[in-house]
Amino acid sequence: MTTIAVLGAGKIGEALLSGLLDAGWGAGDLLFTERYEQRCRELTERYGVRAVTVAEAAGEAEVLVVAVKPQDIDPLLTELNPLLKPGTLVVSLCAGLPTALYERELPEGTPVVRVMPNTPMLVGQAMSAISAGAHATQEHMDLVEKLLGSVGKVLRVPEAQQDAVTALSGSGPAYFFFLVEAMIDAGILLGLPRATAAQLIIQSAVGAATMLADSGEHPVTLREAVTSPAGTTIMAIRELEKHGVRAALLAAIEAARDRSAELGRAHDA
Ligand SMILES: NC(=O)C1=CN([C@@H]2O[C@H](COP(=O)(O)OP(=O)(O)OC[C@H]3O[C@@H](n4cnc5c(N)ncnc54)[C@H](O)[C@@H]3O)[C@@H](O)[C@H]2O)C=CC1
Ligand SMILES: O=C(O)[C@@H]1CCC=N1
Repeated sequence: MTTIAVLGAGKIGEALLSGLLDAGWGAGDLLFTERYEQRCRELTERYGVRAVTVAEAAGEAEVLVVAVKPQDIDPLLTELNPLLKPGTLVVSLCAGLPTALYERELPEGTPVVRVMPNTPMLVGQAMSAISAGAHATQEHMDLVEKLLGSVGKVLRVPEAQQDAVTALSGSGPAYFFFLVEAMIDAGILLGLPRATAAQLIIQSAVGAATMLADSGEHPVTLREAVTSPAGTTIMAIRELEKHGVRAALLAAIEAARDRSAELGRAHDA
């Protein structure tokens, strides 16, 4: 079995470890590094995976998954450079960071795959987009597809699309959580108990998501089926349009794309 080390086991690193364990990967094949002792203990107790130093990770793992904040990448790559064994695959989960950055800061010929996952990885429902760096082969891409495929769906995209992907599916779960939060608040406004409002909205979200995933129908068709002539839904839709919700989403996702590109440019040579 391939040994995988997650470098930086915060929210997304933990989601990957947890998702891989649920998918049947052995705890003995998974390693992680973390800055804080307390976080190391917590994750080892929770998952039975071993906390190691960056040197140990580089020495033992065939795949290093980088999951630190983009702002923390420079010292990590400086530390990693002299430790990396030839042929070790580096997989970046970091928003905005191009494969070219890793190729510049790590030894010549290092294979790098850039991935944009999302947190539903925790429940085996990630959407991950993967792109090959200059030295990543078909075999490297197949390995990363298998790794991420065990915790959700995987799409191969040209690296030039990764900032847009980051804005759509990387951040996407947050937009849905935000909408659900606002809709639960609407239930409170209408006088429902919070628990009742939450149950109504969360199950509606699960049902709507399942229909989107399983029916093969366009979202417009599904929405039209809920929208009766002179009924309740069209009154709500009119308000959503009046308040510019569609335009707000377009602008929001464009801003997220721009931020992803900016995070990458911060590391230009
Ligand atoms: N949270 C999300 O939904 C997603 C995050 N990402 C990307 O994943 C990366 C991590 O994001 P989060 O997990 O949200 O952040 P986080 O702050 O929860 O996790 C980062 C972890 O890295 C650790 N760390 C930093 N430098 C380190 C070092 N040199 N050695 C060992 N550990 C180190 C920190 O202590 C922290 O626990 C980011 O680059 C982000 O763009 C990608 C997709 C989705
Ligand atoms: O907000 C962020 O920067 C990260 C990247 C995608 C989702 N969360």
